[in-house]
Amino acid sequence: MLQRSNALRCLTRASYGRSSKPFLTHLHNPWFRRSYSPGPSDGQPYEIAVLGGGITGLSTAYWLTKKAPKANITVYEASKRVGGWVQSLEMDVDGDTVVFETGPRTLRTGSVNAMVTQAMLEDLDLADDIIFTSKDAASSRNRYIYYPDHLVRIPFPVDGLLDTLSTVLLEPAFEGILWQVLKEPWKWTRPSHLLDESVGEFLTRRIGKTATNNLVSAVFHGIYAGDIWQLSAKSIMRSAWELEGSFGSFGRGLSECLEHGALVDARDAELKSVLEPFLDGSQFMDDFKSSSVFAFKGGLSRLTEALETYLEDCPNVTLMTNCHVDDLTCEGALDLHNSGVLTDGKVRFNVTDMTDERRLRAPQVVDKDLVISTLPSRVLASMFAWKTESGISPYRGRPIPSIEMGDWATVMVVNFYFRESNIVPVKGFGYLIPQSVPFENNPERALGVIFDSDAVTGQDTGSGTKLTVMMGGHYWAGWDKYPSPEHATQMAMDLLKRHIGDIPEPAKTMATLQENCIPQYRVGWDTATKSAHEQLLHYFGGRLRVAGPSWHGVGLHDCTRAAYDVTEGADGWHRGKSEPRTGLEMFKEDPVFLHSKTMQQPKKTRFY
Ligand SMILES: C=Cc1c2[nH]c(c1C)Cc1[nH]c(c(CCC(=O)O)c1C)Cc1[nH]c(c(C)c1CCC(=O)O)Cc1[nH]c(c(C)c1C=C)C2
Repeated sequence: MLQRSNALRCLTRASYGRSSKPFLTHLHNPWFRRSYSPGPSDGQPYEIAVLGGGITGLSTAYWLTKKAPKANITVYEASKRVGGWVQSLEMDVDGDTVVFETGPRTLRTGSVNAMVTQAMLEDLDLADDIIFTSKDAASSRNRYIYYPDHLVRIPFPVDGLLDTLSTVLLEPAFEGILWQVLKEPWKWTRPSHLLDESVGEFLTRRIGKTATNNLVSAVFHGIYAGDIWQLSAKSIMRSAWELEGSFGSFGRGLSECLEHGALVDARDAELKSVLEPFLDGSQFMDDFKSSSVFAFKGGLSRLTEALETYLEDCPNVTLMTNCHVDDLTCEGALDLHNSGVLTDGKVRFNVTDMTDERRLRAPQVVDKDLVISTLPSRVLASMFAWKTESGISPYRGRPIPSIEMGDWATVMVVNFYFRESNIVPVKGFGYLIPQSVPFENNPERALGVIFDSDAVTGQDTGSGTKLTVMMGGHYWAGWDKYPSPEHATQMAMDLLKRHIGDIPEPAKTMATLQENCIPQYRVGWDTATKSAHEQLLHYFGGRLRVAGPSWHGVGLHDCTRAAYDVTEGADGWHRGKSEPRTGLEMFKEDPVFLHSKTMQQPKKTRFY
């Protein structure tokens, strides 16, 4: 096991200055072999810029060191620190250390995207810093919703039939759900002209209003802080959308899947087959298999700090913080579009060093062979400039309108630490609050409460209770002023007292406004992404690629996966030989789904 794990480490380490071993030619896997091939054939240094130093930007630079080891890589980050929304703060409470997370905190195991993160963790030697939460732990089995005025435990698959039935039949939250689920296979299927609809509409058609309003809206608060009546079913619930599309109903689809295997995205299946052989020997594979989520001893920042240290150690990587990037242009790419010839054009932009705000330096003009933007789409859109005969055009954002993509949810995160242990009468992950809860039970417009000290054990030295209240999201859309940290803390305390009961005075609190932190993939989002792909290709000819939550999913694993994907073929030797990329090519066509057992596409059994 140890030998395999060391092999993996050598495998994934860049040959560029980091690894004590030369690149390994005995590797069976074509991907890893490719990553260690020599650099650009013309011998020119290949200059790559990564815009943004959040988790996607750092991971992109990380994967570039593996896949384009001879390139010079510069990461430009506008703020003083890298890490983006990932920020863990160690607080001192009466001599104890308590970790407050202001963004994501636990990561799910089990997906293909999680395997990408797992490969990075292994390579970064983070095994000792990981805290696994077993699938049997209370926080894995107990998830609650608050409806309409009390906590309701969501039935767990291994609960007894009697327990599940009594909850489903007696709780107002589940009223009528059983009947709706039973008749789902006979409900009308969507007509072929319906190209997308909201999650709310889609699921109301299939499983009825109660489940949609009381359960699904709560889950979507926990992921998107969003409104199910606006989020896109086709983009967010891809396999459910496909189940209905192929089989006419979930019920009929599931019975087909029992026989032929669950539906898996063909791209995921391919990546899984690449990563699995290596991760099987990973030192913490067993822990990954037996746990539902994992976290880090010092918080999730441990991961971004490790990435930062790794990148700082790579001689071909430069991390630049406090840097403002603007006026992105590319001329050569237009020739590509018009004549079909890939020219040697570069992407040009201005970089302003903002370190000393009183003495702003003149912007520096930078030319790069490839730029990978991991910035939010709206930020990228504001950076475009266009060249005219008289110089740079003033109309920023206009040349590529579809890049703006839509709106983002703002979340107020309020962390609490109480000296007393077990102040919540139940144990579990926490609770989510559905959209259907009456205003008087949730005037603060909270989205959910996390029982951090149950969800992750062993992170703090104290034995008190740690909770996080999240408020806002779609409820606060369009607000131009938000509650102050003091006001937000008071609102969160009021909410906890109303929902949980007797709550002591907290020993430590912290309120952080995460403005525009979660993109909202609204109905029609897939069409917008397709046109963003086409426009990026048209104006930048493959020299500007994009990755990150604006396009590739809002979870941390989605970000590491996007980083992995966007760095494919980034080593510069495909110049003029392969298809130029944008990072959005996977959205050109609808995804292909395969049955996991047969690896065949489902036979469409529906009829209109
Ligand atoms: C700033 C807060 C965030 C909210 N959602 C996300 C963030 C970063 C993104 C997100 N949250 C979850 C997922 C799905 C699964 C995953 O990739 O981990 C995503 C993409 C689920 C989730 N939601 C909360 C937690 C602690 C988790 C992860 C662990 C788990 O599923 O067991 C809590 C939570 N997140 C948000 C709210 C409003 C909320 C409420 C309690 C918004």
